[in-house]
Parts: sequence; C-alpha cells; structure tokens
Amino acid sequence: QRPKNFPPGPPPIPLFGNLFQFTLKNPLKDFEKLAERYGNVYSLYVGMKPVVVLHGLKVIREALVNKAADFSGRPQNLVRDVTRGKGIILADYGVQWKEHRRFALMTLRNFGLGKQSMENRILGELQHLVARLEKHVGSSMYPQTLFHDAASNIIYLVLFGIRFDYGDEILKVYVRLYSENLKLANGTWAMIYDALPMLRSLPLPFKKAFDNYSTLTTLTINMISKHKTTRVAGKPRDLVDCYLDELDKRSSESTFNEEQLVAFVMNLHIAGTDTTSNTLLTAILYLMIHPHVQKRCQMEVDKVIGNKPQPSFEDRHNMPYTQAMIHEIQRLANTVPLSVFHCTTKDTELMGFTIPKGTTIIPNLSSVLNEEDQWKFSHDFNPSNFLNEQGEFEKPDAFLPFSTGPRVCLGEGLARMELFLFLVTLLRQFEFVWPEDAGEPDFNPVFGITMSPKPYRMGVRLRQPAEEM
Ligand code: HEM
Repeated sequence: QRPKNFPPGPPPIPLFGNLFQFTLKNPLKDFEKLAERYGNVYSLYVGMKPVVVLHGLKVIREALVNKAADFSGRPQNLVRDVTRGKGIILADYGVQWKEHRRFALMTLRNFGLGKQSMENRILGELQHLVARLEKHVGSSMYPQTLFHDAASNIIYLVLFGIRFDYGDEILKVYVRLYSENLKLANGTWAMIYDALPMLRSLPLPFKKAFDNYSTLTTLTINMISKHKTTRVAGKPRDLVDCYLDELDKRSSESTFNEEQLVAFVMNLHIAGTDTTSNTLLTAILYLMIHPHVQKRCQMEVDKVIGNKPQPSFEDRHNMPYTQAMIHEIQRLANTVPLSVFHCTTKDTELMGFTIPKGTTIIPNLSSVLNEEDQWKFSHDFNPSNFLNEQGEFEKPDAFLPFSTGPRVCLGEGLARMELFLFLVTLLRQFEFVWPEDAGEPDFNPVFGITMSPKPYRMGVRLRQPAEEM
C-alpha cells in the first residue's frame, strides 16, 4: 500500500516490490517508460521500501534547489552501511557534511582551482600520459587502465602530492577495488541487500563490498601514516596536510577526526577517478567515430595554444568549439545517470504529492541530459547543443551531469579543469583513429553508479599542428 497522496507507480509484488520490472543490465530505459506512464514524479518499491524517482529538469530543480533542505539527505542502503556514513558523499545533511564540504571546497580552491598549483599537478601528470601514448604511436591500444591510472594519480597528487607509476601494483589494487564496489553498489546484489534485510548476514556477494572497503581503509590508513612522517605542521603541501592542520586547530568535539580523514580521502579518490576517466574514454570513443569533430577541435587548439609549451585552463575562453565538444561529451557520457541517491530529511511535498521523511529519492539526471525539449539535438552527438547562433559557447540549464543544489558535485571545478587540459593536450599531439580491424563501435555503455563505455581499442597517430599540414 502506497502512503496517502504518495506519487503513483507500478503495483509492487510482496517482498520484492518492483525489482523484477527492471532490466538490471541497463534500467535507464525502464525508468523512461515509467515516467511516460506515471508522470515526472513516480514511485517504486525496492523490496518493501518506497523510492521516489524525479524525472526531467523542472522536477529535479524544484526538489534539489527550491526545496533543498527537504531533499538533501542520503538514504540508508548498502553503500551507506559499507561506509558507515563517514566522509562527505554519504554523510547526512548535517554538521559533519557541512563542515567537511566547506573545508574541501575551500582547500581545493586555495590549492589552485583558478590558481596555478592544481593546473600544474594536472599538466605534470599529462606529461607522463603523453610519454606513455607516444610508445603506441602507429599502433593501437586499450586506453581503459591508462586513463583510470592517470585520473587516480591526479586525485593522489591533490591529496598526498604523490603519483604512482602506471601499472603500479598498489594502484591496480585501488582501481580494481573501487571499480568493483561502484559496480556492486548499483547492481542486483545491492538491491537484494536493500530489499531483503534478513539476508544481510549471509555470505552473499554483497559481502565483497565490505571486504573491499576494509582493504581500502587499511591501504589509506597506511598512506596517511607515511605522509605524516614528512609533514611540517602549518606548512601544508597538499589536502591531507591541510586536514591535519585543521585537526590541530579544532577541539575534540569537532567533526574533524582521523577516522573522518580516512573516509574523506577515500571519498575524493572514489568520486574523482571513475567519473573523470569514464568521461575521457567516452570522449575518445566519440572523437574517433566523428573525425570531423576531432579535426575541428584540433584546428582550434592549434590556433589558440600556438607555440606555448602547454595549454592553460584560461584558454577555454577562446575555444568555444572545444568547450562545446567537451560539454556534449559529458551530456552523452551521462557518467552518473541516477546521481547519488538523495533522501527526504522531513515529511514534505513535491508537485502536490506528499513524501514522508526518510524516503529514498532518485534524481534521474539522465532524463535531463536527454530531455527532448531542452536540447536542439537531444538524440545526436552534436557540439552545436552548446553553441549559439554566433558560434559562442552557451550552456543550457539542462546541463546537469554534476547534479544541482547543495549536494552538487564537489569536484566539479577540478573535473572540468581535468577534462579540458586532458583533451586539449591529447588532441594537440595525437590523432585518434578507430582501428580498421575493431569491428563496429558500440556506444551502449555499461550501466553502474558511473557508466563506462565498453572496452575498446584506440589507434594512436602523431599529428602535426594545423599550420604545418
Ligand atoms: C566528470 C566527472 C564527475 C562527474 C560527472 C561527477 C558527478 C557527480 C554527481 C552527479 C554527484 C552527486 C550529486 C548529488 O548527490 O546530487 C557527485 C557528488 C560528488 N562528487 Fe562528483 N563528479 C565528477 C568528478 C568528481 C571529482 C573529480 C571529485 C573529487 C574531487 C568529485 C567529488 C564528489 C563528491 C565529494 C561528491 C559528494 C558531494 C556531497 O554529497 O556533498 N567528483 N559527483
């Protein structure tokens, strides 16, 4: 029985709710169909638990922005149990979250979003990436691991000021465990965990998420301990040093403590690796299949960067087409399609429906990124979605890959800087081609909390700047 005046939805079956109505391989189409049938605010049952899905820009903005205080909690589920609500991503909408979010934003800013240091860390990593790609010039390679490693290194450079060699064994463990947990978190077993609490103590595959997290915690604690041995209080080199300085300043009642630091570090690593690298992988896939878009970006890159040794983030203001291409990639990559789930913090109302406190809310960001009346070309890959009639870069309101409201992605600034500097640097030096023997490209992504393109090979060629061609 749905609560009184609750959003409508398909009838659930006892115990399992609406679980069997979804193609677990990719439920996004099912979400689409349900919105057509029940409207832009509808409900589902995951087991016995009601969940409300928000579809389209208008509804998502109404909840996450206009009624932010009511809709910015995080629900109780597998991921939350694994992390015990520590850190930022899954913290309740309360003091711990607020203090850590404010600290993270401020520190990321001071370390150089808009200033030099962050940019230098990214550009430094890119030199390693370029050197590695040069080894593959004239042949083809699978870029997945390399891009993951590079994105992970950037977060590590921000957190600890260190990087791992590509293919490093510890890095492999990190990336594997994080990726496994991300896939587990959105898969069948996570739903079964949520739906059927009586199964939670059994040795079923969701136990792996707890084991993985425990290994990651130990690795992170070791990293922090090692970092402390070279730290000078009051002279921060990176984000972890800043946190330790903050710990020295705060009283014992503060929400800042060592356990939080471990979760905080892991949060930023997990949130910043798969998201950025999967977006980059999507970019290269589309650019290989649309060589005219690749070429047009390269012409713009050559014109604006000229003989400068490296691009800078400021250059984006003179590169409307490349900016449009990157945003269009983010729209289609749909990297975090269902956002991170929210939860109501009190009994509330939305679009005339009543939603009780503690209800899980799924903001379907995918529905906004593909919403027909919001985009000139909602179904195609077309950078013109982000260009006005004068060819200037323009960002429609429905560009929400980072979500919106107080929980909006905390790493948006860093991610945007990474995507720009990565793609401009790579397109400047290389041409990427779809290998002749690679068959038909598959644009259907692998579904998860973060979506990734299916593994593919990319052909790497060295290129000459346009004026020399
Ligand atoms: C293309 C790259 C990225 C995309 C598409 C992306 C997307 C998102 C989305 C959709 C959310 C959920 C927002 C919500 O709950 O409404 C989120 C949250 C978050 N992201 Fe990102 N993200 C990206 C990169 C990053 C990076 C590089 C970092 C690390 C610095 C990061 C850190 C976070 C954190 C800490 C949160 C939780 C915020 C909170 O709960 O207050 N993200 N991100």
